[in-house]
Amino acid sequence: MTPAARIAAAMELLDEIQASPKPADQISSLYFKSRRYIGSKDRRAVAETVWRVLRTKARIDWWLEALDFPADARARVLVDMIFQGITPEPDLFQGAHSARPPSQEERRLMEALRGKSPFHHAMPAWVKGEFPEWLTPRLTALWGERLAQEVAAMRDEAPLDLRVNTLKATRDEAHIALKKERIPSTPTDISPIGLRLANRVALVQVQAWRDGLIEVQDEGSQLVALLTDAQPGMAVADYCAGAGGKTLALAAAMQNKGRLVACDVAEWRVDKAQARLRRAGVHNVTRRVIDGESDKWIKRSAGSFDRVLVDAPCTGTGTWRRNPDAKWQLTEETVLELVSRQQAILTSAARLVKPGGRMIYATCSILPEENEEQVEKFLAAHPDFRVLPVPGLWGDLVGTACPVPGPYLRLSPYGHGTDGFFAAVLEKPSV
Ligand SMILES: C[S@@+](CC[C@H](N)C(=O)[O-])C[C@H]1O[C@@H](n2cnc3c(N)ncnc32)[C@H](O)[C@@H]1O
Repeated sequence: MTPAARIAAAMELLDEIQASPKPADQISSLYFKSRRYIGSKDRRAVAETVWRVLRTKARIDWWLEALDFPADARARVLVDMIFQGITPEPDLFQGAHSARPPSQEERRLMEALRGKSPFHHAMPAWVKGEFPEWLTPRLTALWGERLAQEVAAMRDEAPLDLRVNTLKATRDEAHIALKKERIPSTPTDISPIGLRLANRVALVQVQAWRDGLIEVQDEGSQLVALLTDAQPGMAVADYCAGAGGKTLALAAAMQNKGRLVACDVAEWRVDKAQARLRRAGVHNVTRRVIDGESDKWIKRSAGSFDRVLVDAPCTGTGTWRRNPDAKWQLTEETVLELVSRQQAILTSAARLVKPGGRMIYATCSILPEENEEQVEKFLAAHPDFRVLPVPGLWGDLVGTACPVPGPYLRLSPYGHGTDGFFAAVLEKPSV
């Protein structure tokens, strides 16, 4: 592809992303799948532009509004070019598959921005921090003086974290296996089973991944799995298992011994777990599609699990580094709807816990109403459960220095270099 064709493709893909309610990564992978002629280097270059525009959209739109220019995909890419120091020479808009050359108006826009910093002192915090304006009161209450640093860390691209599958390798062995494939990695600071890659790689081409030695999993998500304390021989339910990200980690902690049930309401997600479980050499997992809170199996299985992990559906506000488009689609109504769904799920999952067992409630959200407030509401309605403060469990379950004061696990990109995660460990004491 010529640079001109890459610019045109970035504009086109961004247009498609903005016109669809689906996540940007889904639209992007469909876009490239239906254009197999686009080689991997070009794909990377186009995606880089598109993701950078999504990450800096509030800033770009602020400038467009300030200069009285309509904000669309094309204008956003043009502004991004200027901020990247690319001069829109005529040959960038010529030749096969190129975008049409800038109009006079567009040239004026680009001239007005040339040499300017993308940040302006008059930009409000939500524009500088790239988060939805309506979340300002909540995030200010949550982070106070740290707001600017916290949101800045959520703007950056996330690293690629791997969890070592301890059924097949130690962390050192996985590190060496990757090194042999010329893939440098470093041990994660907080999780004892994580490796962080310096550069992104296509894992399908990596032998260590094909052999099941490693899986993609953010360090924060690894820590949630470790806090679940799934042990060999236990009965463990992964209540919102999805495609099995945490199920795999639980099975490894159980050394393949005991009973691990991976539930979810979405059959297509549970189906996706199958190949991952096989690759990882996991064979103590039963996958179960449940029919929501009224599912009969849940009723029948009441009181029979030592550990129940509830990795609840949530706003995903802790994963904005990976899904920068998601924040612009989030609405207040969605938050309210999720909060009520989470409470129903917690109440339902709690039935599965044995006396003496534990329920671990987790989200990849930073919002207190999905986290601490949910736990408090649950405890008020279920006096038979109590909180086990995370710092008291950490030494035995994780073994590194505990990164939080407790009682809950609350992680953020700025504070811990992980995605934003929350977890609470709730015990149902034996009577
Ligand atoms: C955060 S995701 C789970 C991610 C998964 N645990 C992992 O680590 O890869 C939340 C999951 O909850 C599921 N879910 C939504 N409503 C549910 C319900 N009422 N009962 C059980 N699972 C539900 C969704 O289908 C989704 O897979």
